[in-house]
Amino acid sequence: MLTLASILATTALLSLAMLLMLASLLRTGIAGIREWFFSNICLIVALPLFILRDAIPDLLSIILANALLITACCGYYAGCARFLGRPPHLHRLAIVIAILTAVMAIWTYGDNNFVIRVLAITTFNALIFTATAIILLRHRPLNRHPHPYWFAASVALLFAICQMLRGAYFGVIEPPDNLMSFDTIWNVALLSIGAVALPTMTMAAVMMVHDAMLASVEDAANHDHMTGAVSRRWLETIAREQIMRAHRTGKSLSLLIIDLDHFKHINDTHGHAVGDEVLREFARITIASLRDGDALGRLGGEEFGVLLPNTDTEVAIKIANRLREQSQQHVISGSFGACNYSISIGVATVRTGENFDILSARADRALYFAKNNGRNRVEAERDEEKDEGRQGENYMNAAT
Ligand SMILES: Nc1nc2c(ncn2[C@@H]2O[C@H](COP(=O)(O)OP(=O)(O)OP(=O)(O)O)[C@@H](O)[C@H]2O)c(=O)[nH]1
Repeated sequence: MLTLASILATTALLSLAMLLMLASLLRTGIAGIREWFFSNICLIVALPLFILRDAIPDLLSIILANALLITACCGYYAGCARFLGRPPHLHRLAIVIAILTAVMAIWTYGDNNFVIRVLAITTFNALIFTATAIILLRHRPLNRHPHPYWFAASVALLFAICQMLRGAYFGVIEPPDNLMSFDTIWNVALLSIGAVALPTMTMAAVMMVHDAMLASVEDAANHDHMTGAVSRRWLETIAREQIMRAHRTGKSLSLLIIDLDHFKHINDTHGHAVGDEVLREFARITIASLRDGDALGRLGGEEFGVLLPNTDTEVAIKIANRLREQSQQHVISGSFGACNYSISIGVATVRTGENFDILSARADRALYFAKNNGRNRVEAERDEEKDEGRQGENYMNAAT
């Protein structure tokens, strides 16, 4: 027969397994794991104390066991808050733990009232798990898979409801003499759900951590770590999606290919580290001046690409000239002295049925002309002129 003690013992083993899983994730340094780890330790220590209710003093089996249970729930909340970049309110939680522990002591040693103790614990659990569900739903990262967050929030809400029902149940029945042998169907059911709540929520936490790790790996793969621009591979992926959308909707899409002028000279004069700084600074001011939805990618070395959705050639040329002027006026200074630079830009706007390779080849050709025509300028290929023999004339000087 399923006794209450065996339910709690199984939960303790389950929590131990979860603790080991969290231990393996501690070195990732992801915020929240330490708090979840601590929460599981508290639960693992609390459960045997509940089981040994008749064999050990009340101080351990009631006061300490409940204090640890409350701390475990607070620890789980604090872990979620930290994971989501929210304040964990540790001081307030510590005050709540102290007050509830005092309530346990008063209604054990003063007036030994089991119902008040149960009501205090179940009310607190219902509140902290509702707060956990709310923080998970309100602050989950919107650019990531929602499933782990919904799962954790649903379990938290289910647990909160069970705690309310448990409180109501003990409020209406005749209080039992011994809780551990009180194996009515309601008590067993509510206690079982309550018991598996924290291990299940820890499982959801592990799912959230895996999601965060995946997001950080994807982020590293999709960005150039030196400049913060997106990687060439990711820019191409975005470009292919945007080209398909442009073909579908009939909206325009322009591509700028930007190359820093005489960059070798900057490296040779000031050193490679200053060259790196120039690339970083160029990327920083360029990203800052683009709209949401535009993308700057590093194509390699000192060459960058900018994708401009919903932008025709005329506007793209204006944007390119704005970027060119801003770079020309940009002075980078440091212990090496001061250094300035200029950029050349090739502009191309997607044509009907055209793919990314052709679009970028056209922007590249325009860049080639910008370089050949003196650098620090913008060149764009005119749509209607594609005659190979007149290629040199096919570019309009857009350096205005
Ligand atoms: N500091 C630094 N230099 C780089 C990086 N990637 C490429 N380079 C250097 O950029 C220089 C590019 O030189 P070139 O291809 O001759 O081009 P350029 O000197 O800019 O001349 P134009 O493009 O014709 O104006 C090379 O010396 C590369 O070593 C980088 O990440 N950091």
